[in-house]
Amino acid sequence: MLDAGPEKWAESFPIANGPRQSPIDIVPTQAQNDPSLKQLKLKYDPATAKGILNNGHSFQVDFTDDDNSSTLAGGPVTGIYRLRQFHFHWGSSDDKGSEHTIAGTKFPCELHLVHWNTKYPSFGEAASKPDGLAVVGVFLKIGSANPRLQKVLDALDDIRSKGRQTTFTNFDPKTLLPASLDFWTYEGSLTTPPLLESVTWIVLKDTISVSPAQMAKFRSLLFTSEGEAPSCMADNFRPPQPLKGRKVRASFK
Ligand SMILES: CCCSc1c(F)c(F)c(S(=O)(=O)NC)c(F)c1F
Ligand SMILES: [Zn+2]
Repeated sequence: MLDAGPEKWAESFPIANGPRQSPIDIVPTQAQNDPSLKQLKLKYDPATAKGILNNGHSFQVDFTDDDNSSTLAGGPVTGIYRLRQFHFHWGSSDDKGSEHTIAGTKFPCELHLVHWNTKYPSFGEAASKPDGLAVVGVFLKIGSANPRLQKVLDALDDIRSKGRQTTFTNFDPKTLLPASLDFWTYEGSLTTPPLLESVTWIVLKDTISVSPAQMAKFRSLLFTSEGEAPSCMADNFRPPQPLKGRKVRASFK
């Protein structure tokens, strides 16, 4: 059964109309450079990669998070956040797909690396706290094929339907990041239900490349389980939400 779309979420999750919802349209000229922002420190151990799962609204690569082997620190956050998983949002055509937009510009795909604050005992606990999660967002831009995406894309053949998962080991998510870690940051939320307002967003200014053929591979996934009428997984992005007075800060001039 396909989930109700973003327009219906407020019925079950009133927070959908809350004060710090994500994504947003980032307007670079309105972002304020904040010299107090520290450099983003990402330390990822490839050995923490565990598996890859089609969860019915995206696919995610999960990491073991029972120690501080793969962490985020610095940037806008205080303390240490552990990498939990990464996933993507993408469109049914190359002219849309990202959740955040840049002065109205949409990208075909957006990568989210989800981290949780180790001041809390678990991801589940952290996910309900205002400073519980930190998500790094990376835009994918149409260009030459990105060899660093290939291992992830090759694994999609084994998780075509909702609920399918397979092992996915020895992968360093740092290889998916652009050269520069310059970022915009603001206080927001999960972009899928339960839409919890617990995310410090760290959206990178620089993009990574993806080819049209690689985008087609994302769209070969199914929203549906085996045995159901197949529905290609795409357009799994929430549109930008009202800023409601929030400030977006930039780590760069
Ligand atoms: C209870 C959530 C399970 S982990 C998760 C996720 F699966 C997800 F999709 C997003 S998102 O809102 O879609 N992108 C930021 C998250 F933020 C997450 F933390
Ligand atoms: Zn996401």
